[in-house]
Amino acid sequence: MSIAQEVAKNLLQINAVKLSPQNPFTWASGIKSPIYCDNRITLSYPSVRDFIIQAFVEKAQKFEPFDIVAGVATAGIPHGALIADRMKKPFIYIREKAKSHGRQNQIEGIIHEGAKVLVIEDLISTGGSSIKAVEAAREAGCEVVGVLAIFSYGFEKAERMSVITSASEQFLYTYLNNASPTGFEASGQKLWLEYIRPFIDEWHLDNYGTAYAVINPGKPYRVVIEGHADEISWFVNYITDDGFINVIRNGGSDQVIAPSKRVNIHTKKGIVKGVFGWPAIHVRTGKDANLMPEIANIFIDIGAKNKEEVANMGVHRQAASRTTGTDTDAFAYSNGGVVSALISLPLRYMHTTVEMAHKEDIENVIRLMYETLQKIEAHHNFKYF
Ligand SMILES: O=P(O)(O)OC[C@H]1O[C@H](OP(=O)(O)OP(=O)(O)O)[C@H](O)[C@@H]1O
Repeated sequence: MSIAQEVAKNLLQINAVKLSPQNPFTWASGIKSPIYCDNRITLSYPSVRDFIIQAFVEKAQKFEPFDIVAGVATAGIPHGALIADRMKKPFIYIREKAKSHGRQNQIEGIIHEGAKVLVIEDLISTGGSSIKAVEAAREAGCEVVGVLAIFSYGFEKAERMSVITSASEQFLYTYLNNASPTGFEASGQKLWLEYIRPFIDEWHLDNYGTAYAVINPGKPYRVVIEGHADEISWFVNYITDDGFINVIRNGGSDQVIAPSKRVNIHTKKGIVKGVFGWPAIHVRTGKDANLMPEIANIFIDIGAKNKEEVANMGVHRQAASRTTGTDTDAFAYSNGGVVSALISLPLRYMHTTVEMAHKEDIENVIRLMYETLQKIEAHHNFKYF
C-alpha cells in the first residue's frame, strides 16, 4: 500500500472524512462541498498521528537544507510543530492575518531574514491559505523552500498556483492607480522599490531617471530585466481665452481615444478634474462630418469660463520633454544618463537660405541660458528622489 493509500485508509478509519450531501460544508475558500476532511482528528490518534508525521518528515528531508518549519494557522500548527520537533528544527506559525492586538504579529516565533522555510499545511483545496502563509514568510525576508500538506484535493487552481500572489496583485493595483507620467515617475518608482525591497540586495538611481535593483551584485555574468516606469499622459500646452485646454503628448498617447475620457490634471494645488470634450454626432455636419480626433482639435474642459479661471484653478502650461533630434540626445544618453536640456530659439524657415530670428528672441535665449546656469548649484542632485 502506498503512503497516500495508507493515509486515506487511516483518515477513513478514524472517521475524519465527513459526508453531508444534503447540507454541504463551507470550506475556508467559501466553496460548498459535500465532503469535509477534518485532519485535526488525526491528532487524537497517536498511531495515525505518528504515521502522518513520519511521512511528512520523509518528504521534508527532500527539501533540505532548510532552517525553519512553519505551520499554517490553525490546522497546520500541530503537524508543523511535531515535524519540527522530530527534525530538531525551529518552529514558527503563520496566522491568516496579523493580530489586531498584542504584538500584532502575523508570524509567531523567531525568524531571521534569509532563512529557508518549509511551510506545513494540513490540507490544500484552493491553496489560498498556503499562499497567504508563503507570502507572509517572503515579506519577512525568508525564502520558502516548499509547502507540504497531508493531502491536496488536486484542484487545478492549487496545482497551478498562480505566480501572481495577492501581495503582487495588490502592488499592481496600487501601482496602476498611481499617476506616474513620463518624466515624473518618482512616486511609481518608490512604490516599486517598497514592494521589491525584500527580494533585492541593493538599489540605485541614475541621472537619467532610472531606478534599478540588483540581486547578487558584483557577479561577472549579468542579466537585465527591464521595464518602463512611466505612464503615457498629456501635458497642458495651451489654454484658450474661453477656458478650454489644448494638450500635447507626453509619451505615446493616442488622440483617437482621448474624446470622452475623464481626466485628472495634476497641479501644484492638487488634482483638477476634467473631461476630453467632443462635438455631438448630430452637429458634426458639412466639413466636420468626418471629424477625427487630432492633437490640434482635442481639448479638455474643466468647467472654467475663461483662461483666468483655469489659471486660478492651478492649471498651467507644462513644457514637454522629448527626443530632440539634436546632439543633446547623445549627451543625455551617454555615461548612464547625463542631465541635459535643449534651449531652442524660435525662428522661421529653418534650414532654408532665409532662416530668420527676432533679435529680441535671441537676446531672451541668451538670458534664459544664463539664468538657467545660475540656478545650478555645485553638486546639485538631479536624481528623481
Ligand atoms: O487551500 P484552501 O482553500 O485555503 O483551504 C485549505 C484550508 O482550509 C482549512 O482551514 P480552515 O480555515 O477551515 O481551518 P483552520 O482555521 O482550523 O485552519 C484547512 O485547514 C486549510 O488551512
